[in-house]
Amino acid sequence: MARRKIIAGNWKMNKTPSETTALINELKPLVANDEVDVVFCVPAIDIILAIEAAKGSNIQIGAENMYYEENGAYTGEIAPNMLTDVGVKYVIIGHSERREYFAETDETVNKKVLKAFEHGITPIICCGETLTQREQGIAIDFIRTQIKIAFQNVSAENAANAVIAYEPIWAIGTGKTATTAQAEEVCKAIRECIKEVYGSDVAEKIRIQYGGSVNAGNAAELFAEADIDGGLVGGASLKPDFGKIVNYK
Ligand SMILES: O=C[C@H](O)COP(=O)(O)O
Repeated sequence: MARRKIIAGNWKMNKTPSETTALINELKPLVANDEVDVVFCVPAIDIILAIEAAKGSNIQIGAENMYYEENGAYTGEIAPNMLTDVGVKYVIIGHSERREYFAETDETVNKKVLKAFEHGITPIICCGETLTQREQGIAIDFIRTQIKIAFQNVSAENAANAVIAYEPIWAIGTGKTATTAQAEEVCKAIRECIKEVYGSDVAEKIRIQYGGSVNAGNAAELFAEADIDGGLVGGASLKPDFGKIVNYK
């Protein structure tokens, strides 16, 4: 079954609101491609301007994080209905930088995933191993645990619509991309894990991205793999190169 590719940019903590409008206007014509889903996940303060700037284009706007409560005394957090209210369709959950610097755990990732689905937001659920875990040969076991906890109590119907981003931590922002074979091996194992939990129908539908130093030079080879349904792109999503990644064929 052919799955539609999803290519998302993760701006991380880059670009002010005024830079946002300029960057989207610059990238808009370059990322025009109706054959793939194109998502820009931007800092919370940039979201409203990004949605405005992306109007009339194929770009969909996502958030980089979201809290798992509806509202209340959670200083500094963003509630799901704040995102849906302005038209956000996707949210990155459990990026390794949030796990490392902001104490996110598999359990909070699961709560956020459930909450995102409750509000009709598609979660882009991140997983991935450290270099030590890879060297010790436990990468796939570790990722299977991340996935199983992230999907606890998620219905099959919702799971089929989720996006998983496999991002080996050692490949993020390092210029050191996983080889195509390494990326495919893990993405295939993730699909197998989803199949064990939900069956083949969901496993065939769910989209699995690769992330970690994706650039205009390696995107085509990575995205040609059977189990890689696109990418979650950091650094290169802030440059015209993102247009080449989206139009990788
Ligand atoms: O979310 C994106 C990833 O962390 C990859 O970042 P990168 O493309 O700068 O390596």
